[in-house]
Amino acid sequence: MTDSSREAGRTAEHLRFVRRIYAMRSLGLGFGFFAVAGVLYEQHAGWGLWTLLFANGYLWPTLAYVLASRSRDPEYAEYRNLVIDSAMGGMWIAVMQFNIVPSALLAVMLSADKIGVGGWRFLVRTALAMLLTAAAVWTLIGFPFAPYSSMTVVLACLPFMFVYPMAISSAAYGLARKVVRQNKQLDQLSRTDPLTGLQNRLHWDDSATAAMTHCARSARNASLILIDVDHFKDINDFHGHQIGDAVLRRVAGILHGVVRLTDTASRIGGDEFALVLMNIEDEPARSIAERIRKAIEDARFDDAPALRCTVSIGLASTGPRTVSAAMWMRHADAALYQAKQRGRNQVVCADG
Ligand SMILES: Nc1nc2c(ncn2[C@@H]2O[C@H](COP(=O)(O)OP(=O)(O)OP(=O)(O)O)[C@@H](O)[C@H]2O)c(=O)[nH]1
Repeated sequence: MTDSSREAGRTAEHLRFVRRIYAMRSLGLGFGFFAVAGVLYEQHAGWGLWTLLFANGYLWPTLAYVLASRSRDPEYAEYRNLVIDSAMGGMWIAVMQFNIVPSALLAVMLSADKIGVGGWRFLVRTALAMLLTAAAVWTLIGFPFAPYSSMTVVLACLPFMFVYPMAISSAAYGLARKVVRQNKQLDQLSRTDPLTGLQNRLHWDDSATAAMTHCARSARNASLILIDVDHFKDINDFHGHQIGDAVLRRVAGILHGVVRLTDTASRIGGDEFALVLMNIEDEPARSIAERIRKAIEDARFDDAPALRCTVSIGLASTGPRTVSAAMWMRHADAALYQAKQRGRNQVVCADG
């Protein structure tokens, strides 16, 4: 991945963050408006405060979105906006003269969403902004204190009290699901060879051990087929690496074609592949190996019409002599070595 595509990916991720916060802010401030409005109504507040409240509830979310999404660093700008949210919350708490229900509601909601976005450290920063603004505004308006909440105020708080926590929980649930999905994808990627799409060496041992365990439990046989491309270095040297890669992909495609759901095909080295065939006896396994050998011998390549490639194959079945996956592998490896020694392009079975 180039630096510029990495940068573009990061920016897209940051813009998604900005959009997510925009939705949450619109909802939170939209409903939070009513919680503060209940108190302003009882205070017979002037048009200045009402205008400010309206602007904070319904204009600020869009302004914050535009500022963050147009910024050079949308993520940083959005964190700054979140600090402004808390500062404005502090201002309303002081203006409401610490009316207990809406003030506590505002403080709790503005803290919960900050933890969700930036953790405890970010909460401390935003809580400080809230406290300082509350203190400054309270000083400015002469320290009025009226904590009693009437029924009207409580009722005005209800929509915010119900809707916003639901929205925070639903956003957290969505993120948790995304993390699970991404972990699955990462796990899948870490198991996959990018060139061929087959399982890679890393998880090959797990597959072989699982197959051995299954055979021991079910008293059935499995076959391990090791496939090595003959003179692959010469193919690379003569036709180039791209053709070499095409050969590896073709071998992988042929292996894909023979495996059943319970079998596994892996690329375990540069030009070396392994196939575990489950619940199969020697003869059918040998004929599958022979089919693979023949299919590769018959393969033709548009970009290198003269190219003929062959593979050597070693095959070993599980049986009383095979007590571990490592031993199974050694038997198949010895058979593969024999196939190479006897002139390549052939299948050799390990002695049962
Ligand atoms: N094109 C390509 N070549 C690779 C890749 N991985 C490993 N190789 C090459 O595969 C070659 C393997 O060569 P060797 O191990 O000498 O095997 P060989 O030439 O097939 O010899 P024999 O197995 O004895 O027939 C090396 O030249 C590696 O550079 C890959 O992903 N793509």
